[in-house]
Amino acid sequence: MLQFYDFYEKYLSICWLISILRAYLDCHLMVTNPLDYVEPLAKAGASGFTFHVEVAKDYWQELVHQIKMKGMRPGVALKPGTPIEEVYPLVEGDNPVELVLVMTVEPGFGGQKFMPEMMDKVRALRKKYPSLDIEVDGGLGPSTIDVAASAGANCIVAGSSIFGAKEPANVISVLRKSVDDAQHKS
Ligand SMILES: O=C(CO)[C@H](O)[C@H](O)COP(=O)(O)O
Repeated sequence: MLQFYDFYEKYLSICWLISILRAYLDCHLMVTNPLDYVEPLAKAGASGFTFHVEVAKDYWQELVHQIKMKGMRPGVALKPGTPIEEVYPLVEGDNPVELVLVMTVEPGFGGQKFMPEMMDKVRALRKKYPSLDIEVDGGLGPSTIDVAASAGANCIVAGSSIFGAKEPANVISVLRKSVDDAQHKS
């Protein structure tokens, strides 16, 4: 019982924090059964729900529908080995996703090396969908941001480069400026 109250108290604190901060909570689920997480993520206050195309090929329409019904923004992610063409139907369908996340490392853990060859996917997406939100995740920091931003990525996931920095705010500014500059040029 004590454990339940402990958990419930933490859950309430997180909900309270989210409502005060009004932060955009971008949730990327590297799971095989994303349908099971729509309800819990919505209850926890997620703003965006990104699932993997590799696991949802047969039921992505239903998944996107449920995500939207719960008031979240649907996004689709793809692993480095997955061809970019696999996400096109999800962007072009009747009930499309609103973001594509191009993984620039194998999903699993932080601190991996950025894969520049994934930028071909980003360029192809940006050319085809000029106003789509294109996210990149893995190995992003001051030394890799320019190549990602100039390829067309406008949403950046960065872990090690920010949390490992002496001045995290400065790193965030560098990343943001690179994306802003690239967006203004295009
Ligand atoms: O979770 C990840 C991979 O599954 C991400 O790549 C990670 O969160 C970002 O970390 P880093 O900036 O250290 O690459």
